Amino acid sequence: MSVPQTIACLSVPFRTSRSLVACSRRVCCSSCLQLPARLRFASTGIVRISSTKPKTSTMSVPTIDRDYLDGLLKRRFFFAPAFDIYGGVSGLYDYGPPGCALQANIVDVWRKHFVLEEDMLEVDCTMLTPYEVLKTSGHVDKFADWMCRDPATGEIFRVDHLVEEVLESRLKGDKEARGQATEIPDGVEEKKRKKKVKEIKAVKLDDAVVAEYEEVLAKIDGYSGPELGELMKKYNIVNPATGGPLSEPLEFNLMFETAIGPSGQLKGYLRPETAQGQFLNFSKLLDSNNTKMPFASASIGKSFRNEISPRSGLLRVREFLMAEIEHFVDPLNKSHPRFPEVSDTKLRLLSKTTQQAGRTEVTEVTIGEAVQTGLVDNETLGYFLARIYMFLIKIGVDHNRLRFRQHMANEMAHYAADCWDAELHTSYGWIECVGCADRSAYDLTVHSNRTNEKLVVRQTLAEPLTVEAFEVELDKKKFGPKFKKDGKKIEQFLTTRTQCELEDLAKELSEKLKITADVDGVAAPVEIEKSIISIEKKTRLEHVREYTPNVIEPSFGIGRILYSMIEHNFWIRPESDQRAVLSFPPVIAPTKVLLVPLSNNEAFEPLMKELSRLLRRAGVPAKVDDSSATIGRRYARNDELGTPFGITVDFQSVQDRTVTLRERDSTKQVRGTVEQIITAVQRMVGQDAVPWEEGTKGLASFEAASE
Ligand SMILES: Nc1ncnc2c1ncn2[C@@H]1O[C@H](COP(=O)(O)OP(=O)(O)OP(=O)(O)O)[C@@H](O)[C@H]1O
Repeated sequence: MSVPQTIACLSVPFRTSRSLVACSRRVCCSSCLQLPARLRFASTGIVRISSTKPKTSTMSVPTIDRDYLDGLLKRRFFFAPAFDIYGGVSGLYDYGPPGCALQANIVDVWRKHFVLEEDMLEVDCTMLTPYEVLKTSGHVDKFADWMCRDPATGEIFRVDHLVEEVLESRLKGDKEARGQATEIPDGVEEKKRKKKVKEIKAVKLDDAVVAEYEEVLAKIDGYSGPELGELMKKYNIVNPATGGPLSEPLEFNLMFETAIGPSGQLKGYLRPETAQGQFLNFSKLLDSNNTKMPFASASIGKSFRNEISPRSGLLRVREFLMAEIEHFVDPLNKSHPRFPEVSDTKLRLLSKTTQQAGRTEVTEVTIGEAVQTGLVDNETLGYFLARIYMFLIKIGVDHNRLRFRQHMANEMAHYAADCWDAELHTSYGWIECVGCADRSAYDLTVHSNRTNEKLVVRQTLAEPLTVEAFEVELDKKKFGPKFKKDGKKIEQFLTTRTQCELEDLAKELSEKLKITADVDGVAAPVEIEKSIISIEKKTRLEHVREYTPNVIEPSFGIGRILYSMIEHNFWIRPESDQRAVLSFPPVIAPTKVLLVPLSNNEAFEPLMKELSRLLRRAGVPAKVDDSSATIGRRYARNDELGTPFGITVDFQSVQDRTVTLRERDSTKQVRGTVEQIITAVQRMVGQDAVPWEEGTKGLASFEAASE
């Protein structure tokens, strides 16, 4: 028996007219969902506006001596500018041994947390990507930022960053001036007072202007190029160094272009994200998953973006490691089977409504509540926000310096249903470290339309479905001879119309006895008479439902996460003379154990060798420091590298095979047999280690165990 059903629309109702640009209605009809071959998203592609610059916030955070930290990271070779001895190239960095180990450990945790625990399908796709792929995805036309040039000096600025910097510095000046105005002591000589008042007046802003600037800053991620141009004019934004005028904003595509092969004919790019490889392999992945839905693929690899002004160390670079997940889900059912496991997770959320009101305060709510109230669009998206949170906390991110910021409507790609960035607070301000977007069916649809390869799921229906839809029929005998070489393009145009567009065309056909349309690649408007074409609503019985999955995409920038996490774990021992500590959780620390003999007395050698061997066998990365420096000095050096444990071999060790174990953060020491200590260390450093959030919890549990 056939069961008539209504199927909800793929495009999110009442979002904006941009959600389906080609469609004349604000809400598209059910058939768009059901008949993917007829889906048509206008390929205006990617909307890419955001920044790593500080955003105004009332949060109080520890101030970091960034020069000191930068010096440390360079001195201990976590990372350093690439091609240094040639003067370097901005936005390119090399990682040294501790940086490499840290990155590898973060990636390991990521792989276990997502790929293994979620049973995802990992792929490794090429970085060189042909032009056609990125043209279709929208990157060739739209993966761009806005820049402006100083014609006098040739300097180039990224416009949103410039506007942000200038307004922030004016606000800072205003704040200082207001402070100083109340501070001029009574006894100050009149002339000096007048001078001071004049200086203060020069930078002090009206209350209304302050409010306006704050609103602009809260919305800075959402302005288009022309809007940024307007802001530059309105607020008289010039080259901050010279005061010289700047050009109008120009779009600059961020992809590195190249030619593949010796002929130079095949144009290509270095990929700007790993996602496209995953979309193109969708059908193979679906097969690998025994055609079961939903499922996720994952990929870890380098991406390349020719940033206009790379800066802030690892935060904005031109080559970086990304870890991306594409979770393919039925558009009619975005629930997630494991959502109940995470629904109590509390997240700090900054909603689009708050930002649109020019404010930046966060609300802490459970993800269950956020999904239920519709603040987060659907369960799958909510599930991933919670899992992203758990991952970041596991690798040492500070809960209070992590927020999820929702994209404002004008900031999102037109096809995206909802989008949240996990932002980490650093000395550079709030930094987007993970983007998590519901990209709807955009990518699979455009690639499918371009290649005529179906990137769909076929679901056998328990009950057949009665479907009413407009269908186009052509009288091929007349159509072919009339349109000759343009026939294929016109046919493709007709088969890629949405149901709403077909409805309009059907009306036009019945009223005017012909339809007229502009078809891509055909010079003049195309006219097709009623004798050649019919467009009618037909009813059919479907036994198989065919749909294009929607995609939820969490996208991680490993370098940004790594650097932000370093800041969150950097501190100076108060009692020491500038002794820095990096309190990495053991699971990601580059080296887990420092082995130190009390001195370089030969008597310690056999036990040192044995300890090294036992730790190696236990899979615990360890390093020996048998230099002549004092033990305190050796530990201090390793605190800077974030080594969580130290094992000391002394004269008692030689006699009774007991050693001391020192914990980095508390500097507490306990003594135990070699076997006890190795077992305890092993338990505290692995992926399944005792959670580290409580600082010395691992050590405390060791103490308890060894009593
Ligand atoms: N130039 C870059 N340097 C380092 N990491 C980057 C860079 N661009 C993007 N990323 C990382 O890749 C992730 C996903 O990329 P996405 O395209 O969402 O970033 P984006 O919105 O373009 O970032 P932004 O607006 O800050 O340039 C980001 O969350 C970030 O961690």
